[in-house]
Amino acid sequence: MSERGLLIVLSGPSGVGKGTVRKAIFDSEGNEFEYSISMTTRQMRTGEKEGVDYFFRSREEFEELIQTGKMLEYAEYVGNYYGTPLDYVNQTLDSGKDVFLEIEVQGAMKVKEKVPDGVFIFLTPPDFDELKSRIVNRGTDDMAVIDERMKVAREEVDMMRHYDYAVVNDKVDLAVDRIKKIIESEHYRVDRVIHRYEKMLKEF
Ligand SMILES: Nc1nc2c(ncn2[C@@H]2O[C@H](COP(=O)(O)OP(=O)(O)O)[C@@H](O)[C@H]2O)c(=O)[nH]1
Ligand SMILES: Nc1ncnc2c1ncn2[C@@H]1O[C@H](COP(=O)(O)OP(=O)(O)O)[C@@H](O)[C@H]1O
Repeated sequence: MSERGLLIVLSGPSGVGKGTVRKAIFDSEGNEFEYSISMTTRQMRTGEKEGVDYFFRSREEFEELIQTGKMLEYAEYVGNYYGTPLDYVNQTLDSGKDVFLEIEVQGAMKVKEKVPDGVFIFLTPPDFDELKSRIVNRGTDDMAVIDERMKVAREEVDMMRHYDYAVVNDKVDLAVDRIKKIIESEHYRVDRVIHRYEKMLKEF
């Protein structure tokens, strides 16, 4: 039987660079993990594609999936639902591959309850001024939404204590390297590999 894959969760405040860092990770060489595409009820932005950036759905469709237990987690964030479809995650982990989620902190905490042996990585901004200027520069939100996102961000940074790792996103390529090193070393943790040796140890 092949070993179950690792569930890797990248989270952190909106605007810290989760999407940017995740894309850079998947564009870089030597990744052995699969990205789980999220589902959302928010509007598609210019340049985004259905089934690539997100699965874009109506509120009714999303709520139906919640009620039928088809989401690993979901969160309502600045007026829209965002969630992780369960089947893809389970099937991919069962096939022995690692799955990478990029989600906000409420959802990450729900995943932690359900999958406590996941790898929880918190992406931090160098400071709050830099976080605000990243959200403003991105130019996708009006000022009211930006203020709302900053308020949420303060509470979100406080959630860092519940994670296994904190990675500062000062430079994208540095953050990418740090995250890839974390994922690699997680595979060598004794609690993850011990079962392979248990039989051998018993027979020795
Ligand atoms: N809980 C949860 N959050 C998600 C999921 N997909 C994306 N998000 C998060 O939802 C927040 C808003 O996403 P989005 O509107 O795309 O904005 P952006 O990531 O700031 O560009 C971000 O913090 C995303 O990381 C998901 O499947 N579940
Ligand atoms: N290390 C970085 N240095 C400077 N700007 C960054 C960095 N990482 C991301 N950004 C910029 O910050 C903005 C928010 O990034 P994004 O990936 O959308 O964040 P999130 O997915 O966490 O909401 C984008 O304009 C992005 O280009």
